[in-house]
Amino acid sequence: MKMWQEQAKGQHGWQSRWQEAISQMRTIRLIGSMIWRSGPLLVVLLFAAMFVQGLIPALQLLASKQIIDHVTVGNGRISMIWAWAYAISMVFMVLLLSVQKWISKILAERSMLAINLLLLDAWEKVPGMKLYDQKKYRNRLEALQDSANWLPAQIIALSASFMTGLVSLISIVVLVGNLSLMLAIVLLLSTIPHALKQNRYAEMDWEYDKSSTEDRRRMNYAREQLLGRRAAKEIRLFGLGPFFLQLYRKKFERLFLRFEHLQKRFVRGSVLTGLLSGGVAGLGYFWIVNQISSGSVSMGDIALYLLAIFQLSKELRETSNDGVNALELWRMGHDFRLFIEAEPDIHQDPNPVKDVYGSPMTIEFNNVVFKYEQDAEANEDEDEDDTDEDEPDFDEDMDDNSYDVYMEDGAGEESEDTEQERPDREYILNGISFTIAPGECVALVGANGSGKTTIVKLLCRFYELTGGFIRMNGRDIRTLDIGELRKRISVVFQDYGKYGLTVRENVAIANVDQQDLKKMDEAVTLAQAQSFIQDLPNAYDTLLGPEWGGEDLSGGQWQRLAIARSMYRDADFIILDEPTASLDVRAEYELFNSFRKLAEGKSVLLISHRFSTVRMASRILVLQDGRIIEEGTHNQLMELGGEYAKMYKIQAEAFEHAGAEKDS
Ligand SMILES: Nc1ncnc2c1ncn2[C@@H]1O[C@H](COP(=O)(O)OP(=O)(O)OP(=O)(O)O)[C@@H](O)[C@H]1O
Repeated sequence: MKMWQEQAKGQHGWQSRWQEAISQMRTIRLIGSMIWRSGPLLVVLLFAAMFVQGLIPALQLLASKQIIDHVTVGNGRISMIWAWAYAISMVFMVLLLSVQKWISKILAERSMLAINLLLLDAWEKVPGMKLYDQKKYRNRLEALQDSANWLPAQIIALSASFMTGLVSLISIVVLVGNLSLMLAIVLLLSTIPHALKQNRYAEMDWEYDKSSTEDRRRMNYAREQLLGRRAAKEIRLFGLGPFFLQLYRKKFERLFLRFEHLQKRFVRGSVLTGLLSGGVAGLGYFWIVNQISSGSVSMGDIALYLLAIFQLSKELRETSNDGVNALELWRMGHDFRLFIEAEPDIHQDPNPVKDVYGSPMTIEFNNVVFKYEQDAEANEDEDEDDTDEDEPDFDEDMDDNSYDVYMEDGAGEESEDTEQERPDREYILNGISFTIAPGECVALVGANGSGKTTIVKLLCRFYELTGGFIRMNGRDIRTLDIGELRKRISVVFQDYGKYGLTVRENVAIANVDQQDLKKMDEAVTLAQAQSFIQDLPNAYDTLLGPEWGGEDLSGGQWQRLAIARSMYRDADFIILDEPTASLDVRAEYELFNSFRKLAEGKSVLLISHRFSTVRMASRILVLQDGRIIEEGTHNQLMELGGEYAKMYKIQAEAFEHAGAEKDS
């Protein structure tokens, strides 16, 4: 994706530095305005507190000098006033610190909410699914999700500390410069190498963080498998605990080695630059001692400058560290900006057609060609050495081959790694043309991986077509408003959602604008979910999902809820992608009988491997190698004696065989 490429290309030269600086300024503006909007008054108060706090060290130095000078000339009253000033400044300092802490915390919480909302909003506005397939994008998203919770707090705290340090630094420089301008300048210069080195290390640290996201994701993945509920049964049955533990440990060890190496470099560099700035500060002391022997300074001056030089070199180091760290955090903000300003993965017509839908719908696929885009960034820099040698082997229990099979099956992977190894994605659809007439129920059959679900994804505009076009009621779907288009479609996906919400909410979320209890009852009845819902402790108000203390449902019951959800949606076009996979045969038969009544007048696309279901459709399309190879009613296709008839017979024979075995 363009937005990640922008920063991944490793830019060089002044021009790119300049662009980088401009980009940073835009980030600062975005994050800064977000913090500002979180509480303008609080930001002003924070700055005021930081400014006053920054002046206090210089004031205390001045007070110390005055106290000593007035005591030595016997002016006890004035020295007492300065002593009071010193004491009050101490109290003030503590008070300001508490106020600053309080304001920072409130601002940090509010900004955290703001940044999370921005992130969620930006993600919600990504119209397609393409980004989900991109490893780098997912890595970044995960890193952003994590840092959204602490980044604003850190930015505020470090920026505040930097600002306070800067004010205090300037005021002390003025004090020291008053004694010797040269000394102040030399002290300032001596800190520059330290600041530059720190900045370089912070950059490296940032790069390290970015490049370790993939490993961290794998660690989180391994941990999730071990601690989560989803894979708990298989983990126990197959004894996968040690495997995932090993995966976790290997990734951790790899990260730790790089981390340790980086830290060693930091320490070495810091010692050298620290020696330089410390050495120059030491020279300053010699200079002061020299001034004492020449008798040109008072006792108060001596105390002031001895303390000031110490304070100055300390402030210089701390402020440059704070500045560099704050810069690093702002750099992280850069990722947020890129994410928030990302170009959508689906082109939206600037003047989309919003209201062209008649009911029922005509759907037309015309010479549709599609292939999933290669993830161009999947093998880039950050993962160069991230080969599978880092993945653990199944030691005694499994040999290498079984591990490969395991990974290919996708049981332990999101299949990203295997997909990266493909030289180029093949065309999944290769010139598909068909029409669904208004109110028609068309079934789509084909082997696993033949592209049936891909057709659904294209209809919903989750991906851009590679070629050809899809029309709805005669309009190219690219000209339609994506939101409006999706409102007219209801889909029972193969991997439907199981929401940790109440039963009612699980159904109602398909149409949040509408609260129609009668319609909900109808949808639930149609999906034959009524009887098990009534048996639940609080019927419709029962919370689902044991991980939330709610009830769990069987696979078939969850599927019925998903069907009820899709029926509750007020859509003209219904797509059922394997809607009955978890239902028993009788339930499936009853479901389709009542479904036909409810879907009357609606266009339906039905995808199923069960021919008992498929044969109820008014027309059947057979998909093979990205093409429709047969089309007709069940009887026509059986007469044709082609692929459909072959698949039908295999399934029928299997049923008969199973039935015969049962009878005997
Ligand atoms: N996001 C994706 N990125 C890359 N390839 C994908 C993606 N989703 C699916 N594919 C590939 O596209 C092909 C078609 O997948 P699709 O899910 O459309 O098949 P299907 O006919 O619905 O299969 P099944 O009957 O198993 O559900 C498969 O080879 C699959 O690996």
